[in-house]
Amino acid sequence: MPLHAENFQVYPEALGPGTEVGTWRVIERLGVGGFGAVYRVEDMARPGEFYALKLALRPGDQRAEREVTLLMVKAVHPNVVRFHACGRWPHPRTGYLYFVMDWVAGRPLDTWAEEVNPTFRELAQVAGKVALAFAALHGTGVWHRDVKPAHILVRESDSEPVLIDFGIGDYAGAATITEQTVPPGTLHLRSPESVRFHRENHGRPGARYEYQRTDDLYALGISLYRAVTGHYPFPLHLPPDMLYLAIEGQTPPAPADFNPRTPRALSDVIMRLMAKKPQERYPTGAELHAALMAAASFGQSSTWEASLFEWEEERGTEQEPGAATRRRIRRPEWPTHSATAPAPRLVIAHALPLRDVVEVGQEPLAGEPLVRQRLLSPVLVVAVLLMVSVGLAAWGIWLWEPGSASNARGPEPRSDEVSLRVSLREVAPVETLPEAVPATAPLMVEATAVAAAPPAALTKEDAPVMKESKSSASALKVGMKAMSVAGACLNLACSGPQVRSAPPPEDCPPGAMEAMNELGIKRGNAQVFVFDVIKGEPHVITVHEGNTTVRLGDEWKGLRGGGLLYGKLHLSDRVYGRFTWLRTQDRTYPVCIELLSSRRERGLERKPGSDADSALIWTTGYANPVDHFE
Ligand SMILES: Nc1ncnc2c1ncn2[C@@H]1O[C@H](COP(=O)(O)OP(=O)(O)OP(=O)(O)O)[C@@H](O)[C@H]1O
Repeated sequence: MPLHAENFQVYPEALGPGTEVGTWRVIERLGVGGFGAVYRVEDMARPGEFYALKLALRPGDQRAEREVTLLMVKAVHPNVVRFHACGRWPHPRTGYLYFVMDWVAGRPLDTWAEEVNPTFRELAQVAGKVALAFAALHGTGVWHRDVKPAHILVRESDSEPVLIDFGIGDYAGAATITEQTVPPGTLHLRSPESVRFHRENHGRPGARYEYQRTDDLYALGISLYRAVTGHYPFPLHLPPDMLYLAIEGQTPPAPADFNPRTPRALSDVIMRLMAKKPQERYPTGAELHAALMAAASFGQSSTWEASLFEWEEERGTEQEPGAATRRRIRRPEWPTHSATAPAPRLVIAHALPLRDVVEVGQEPLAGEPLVRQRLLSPVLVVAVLLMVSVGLAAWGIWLWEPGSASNARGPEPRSDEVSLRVSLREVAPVETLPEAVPATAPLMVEATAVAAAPPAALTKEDAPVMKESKSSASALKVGMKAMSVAGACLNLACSGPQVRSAPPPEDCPPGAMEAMNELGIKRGNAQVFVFDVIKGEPHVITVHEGNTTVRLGDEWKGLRGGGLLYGKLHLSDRVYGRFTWLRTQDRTYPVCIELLSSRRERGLERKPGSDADSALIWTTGYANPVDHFE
């Protein structure tokens, strides 16, 4: 018998299987987060189709409304969980806000790393896609603000990473929800600069940390560190003060010094992401993606083909004699002092009385994380207690607002709930603002002037869902405030399908002709490329609109050792590609290269199975140098 909300007290975090929320039937609870409970649900109109439904823990929760706005409008991207519908429950006007999204059958990044034990190439692929997703989101002024392994699900079916939980996400021009000095978030993934800002500004009226794209990228670095070493760089169980001291002052061992299977180039990328100063990190997701792809494609293949960890056998216990032997990864031991280069030192410039104490050298215990060993030295504990006594109140308010779910009483139950569906098959993905692509700073061509504007057909203006001009952003903001969120769902659902066309003519980026001449890349002299820069062999892959990378051979004179092309794909009747950067082993050049099919026609043919958001294509084609994009 179906369960109706009228029959019982509503506890949004504890809906039983069979509960009907709008037109969705609860199958199981997936988990409860800071602001909402997530359930796997079945679409009652289409039995057998499963989705994830997030139900706010409090009625009128602004964070839930913000998450709906982000997922429905702002953060639409192939590697961000796809939004389907929203409504209120049990009462359609006054109930708890819920929204329905794709149910991602997969594993969080850290669990994937340990259970699947992928190769370093596969990890680089996943990380590269997340980096590109950030390039797109940050380009339109969207920040996730709670990047962690649990929020990067790796889909079982195709190993695509999917970003979830934008519950504390934000976008440019959005109204302020909390008055905290720094936004809420997960403690051990906070960037050093946000920790410093809090320390220096807590209690100062109006002081608010301005979240940057480098904060999201730093947290991605910590997540990747966890994936390749099996450990977080800073121990999670430390009290916040101690954790923050470590984040600000401690450099953890490099992943390659820790898990020796890690390719040095990947280890270096992760360490750069975790640099203490934001200006020493990759400034954009696109540059991070470029660095990952270059590391993986120019690196020695045997190292990159290795799985992250060694496997070890786990025997069945005596109680279960017939139990099958299971495999599990051998987690690398945290390096001992002697195993690493000079032990990292805590430099705590802000806490002068602590500095000398903290730097007292103590041999770490074998197998214990350096951070933990050093921080837990008795002298330091005393010092930190001093800090705690001074700063406890300050740090305390960093924690998540406690979910008051158990106190939240549902409004009087009603069964006339409605939900409003939005078909996002018709909604274009977010597009990146022109972002300079790749390369390590000293080797890079002057990027600012060369940053190719995205093809006109791909600009934000053409896609209503992506508009980011000040006026549209504020109009949306005002609109969202004026309407109920359910109303907003309806309003946006009516924006209708968008017709896409082939990209219009476009100039080459400045300097492209000179650079191509220097490299011996002649117009009309096309060479073969592969889409899957990491795997290489031709096969069919799924691509999406937006940034992409392809790998070239070394047919062009200046490309000894091959090269990587960076550009954008445009999906319409065919898959059109325009590439504006070329990275060789040691430099990055502006170029003007379009994509031809193996029959030398513009654009690649879409294979059956493609849909509005994605296209199946063969991974090979021709890279054709041109003097303008037709
Ligand atoms: N779209 C989805 N598909 C599959 N599982 C999901 C989806 N969204 C969330 N989950 C799962 O639901 C659970 C709760 O997710 P949610 O993001 O709300 O909270 P959390 O990450 O556990 O906590 P917090 O909000 O404190 O970060 C997690 O186990 C998460 O993996």
